[in-house]
Amino acid sequence: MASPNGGVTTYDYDDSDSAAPVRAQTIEELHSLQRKAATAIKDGASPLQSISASLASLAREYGPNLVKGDPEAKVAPVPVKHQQASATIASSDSSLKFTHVLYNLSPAELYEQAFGQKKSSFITSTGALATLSGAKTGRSPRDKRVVKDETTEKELWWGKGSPNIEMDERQFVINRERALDYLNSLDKVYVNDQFLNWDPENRIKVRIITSRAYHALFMHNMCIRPTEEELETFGTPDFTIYNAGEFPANRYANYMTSSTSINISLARREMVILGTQYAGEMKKGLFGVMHYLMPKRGILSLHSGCNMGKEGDVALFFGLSGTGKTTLSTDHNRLLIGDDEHCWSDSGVSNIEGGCYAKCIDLSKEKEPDIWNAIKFGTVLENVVFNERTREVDYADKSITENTRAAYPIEFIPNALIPCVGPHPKNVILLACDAYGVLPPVSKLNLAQTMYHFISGYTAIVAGTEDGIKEPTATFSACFGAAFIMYHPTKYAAMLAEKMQKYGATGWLVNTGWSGGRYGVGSRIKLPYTRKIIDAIHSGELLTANYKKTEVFGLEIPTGIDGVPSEILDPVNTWTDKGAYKETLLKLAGLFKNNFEVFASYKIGDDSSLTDQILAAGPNF
Ligand SMILES: Nc1ncnc2c1ncn2[C@@H]1O[C@H](COP(=O)(O)OP(=O)(O)OP(=O)(O)O)[C@@H](O)[C@H]1O
Ligand SMILES: O=C([O-])CC(=O)C(=O)O
Ligand SMILES: [Ca+2]
Ligand SMILES: [Mn+2]
Repeated sequence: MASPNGGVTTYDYDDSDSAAPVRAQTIEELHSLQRKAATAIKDGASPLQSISASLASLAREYGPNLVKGDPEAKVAPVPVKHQQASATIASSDSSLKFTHVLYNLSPAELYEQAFGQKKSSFITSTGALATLSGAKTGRSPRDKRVVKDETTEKELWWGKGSPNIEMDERQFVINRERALDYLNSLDKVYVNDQFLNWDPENRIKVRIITSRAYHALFMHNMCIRPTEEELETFGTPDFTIYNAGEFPANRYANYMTSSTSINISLARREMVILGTQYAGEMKKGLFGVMHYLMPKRGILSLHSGCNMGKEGDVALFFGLSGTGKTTLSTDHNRLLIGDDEHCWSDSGVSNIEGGCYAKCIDLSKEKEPDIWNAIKFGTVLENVVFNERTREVDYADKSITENTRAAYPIEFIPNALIPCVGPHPKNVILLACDAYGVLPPVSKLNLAQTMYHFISGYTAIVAGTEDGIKEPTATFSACFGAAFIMYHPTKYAAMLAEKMQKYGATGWLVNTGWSGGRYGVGSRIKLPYTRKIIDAIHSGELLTANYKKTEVFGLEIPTGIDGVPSEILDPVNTWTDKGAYKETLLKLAGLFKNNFEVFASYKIGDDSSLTDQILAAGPNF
């Protein structure tokens, strides 16, 4: 190498000398170069005053001092200006303290928050956030209470069979105070302002306040995400969730029967969560609120999945937990409108949510490719087990729970329809996972039968895997969602009948459960067969098929479907012990009958002949 400085050879050890040196004098300066300022939410739209009002104790004068951003960022806090308060006098210790508000953070920010917060948050090999929901891995319906006041006493469904367990306004406020004192005692809280319902005329604004970053990411995924402009004009929320799930309820307080408490006040438009970190509590709590608000506007709220064919044919998939709403509405050949919660108004269907919540036990890429591929950066994976080193998830592992879940924004499904709205449904598919193995894989229903099975809301899943074979247990949950409805089931049933009649939808009953014998003897119907059955419903093939009627349940079953072995269409063929089949069939029919007795004295809508037909549409034996 030629030497410019008189015979002394210099060697290039630095292989990056073509690049200019970094323009930083200190490591802090270098770090600050890394992050470019985001467009700040305009000052006038600062939500701090509104959030402080949300977090205000009802016993003290005004809301807590809040400051935006992470405490780690060490920005000097500026107190929120309260109109009522004189700025210099602190009336309580709590008013001297600052709580940092992390407002509508992005998924990346929430990942970092989650890692810092809990030892249980990890990034999986596909980029999802794996986390634990703590001691509760499912909802706690027996701990959900609704304030009974003069209005709700008259309006809501109370008493036997109802999901609404009462509490009074005072105890609600006491629990609210407990949650607020907990949240305000923290250094930081997460606040999300988001929407429910893609129907622009019936959109609801929700605020979620929580102590866990994972909860904020879960709701970011599950609710509709506002644009920056929508956030600037968000204003006052229509409904607020206070999630203090890390902190227990006070068992000595009135009405409290455990340290878990989910409290809803429809008058205050608030929900308070204590003593459970299961995130589904927030999602389904809001669903309950929609079941209250929407029917008042003539809109039917539905525990159903929904998708649409290329020709605009919409199908609803009703069913209890684990029956296949998410699995079957996520269909590569159709547009996904939503997997769990919808509204049916006079202008068509709309998804309530902005995301999906899939069961992922035994998930496989082959059987459910779209859900598999949706588990990537931004997705929350709850209670799954993964390899410590490779961070590959073992979806077959039930060590933590059988109810492992993935929560992802709906646009993670490639053929999601955005905005998530569609025309009136053509097919209404009722899913039941019949672990008794006696319901046919598919039956065509008349309107009365559709209503009978909708009100019954049957499934029989066998959850237990630990101690060998377990008995199937029948669950009847009115409207396939008794845990979420607010009014008497007949109100929703009448609305469904009216809409199905008005818009000419056909009802179907699809058994996604057992075939060839009950649980322990037979096996679950293969998902590819169920998909073929669903395809035949969508295509219209099944409307013109040949049918025969089953004994006892009186169901119309097709004699053949493309791609499905004909012998499985009538369950009796698949049982080797015909005596056991008949016995099991009658047993299930008896359970249906017992369950329906409470509805026998109710009128469904104004059409009394339809009520009579519904009563007669059950099993006959
Ligand atoms: N034949 C079948 N049809 C549908 N699902 C099946 C079938 N066989 C097995 N499965 C499995 O059953 C589960 C159905 O769960 P899915 O998430 O669809 O429930 P869901 O109805 O959406 O319940 P939730 O309301 O709790 O979210 C999935 O794990 C799916 O893989
Ligand atoms: O709410 C949950 O935990 C999951 C769900 O969708 C249901 O149970 O219907
Ligand atoms: Ca689901
Ligand atoms: Mn559900």
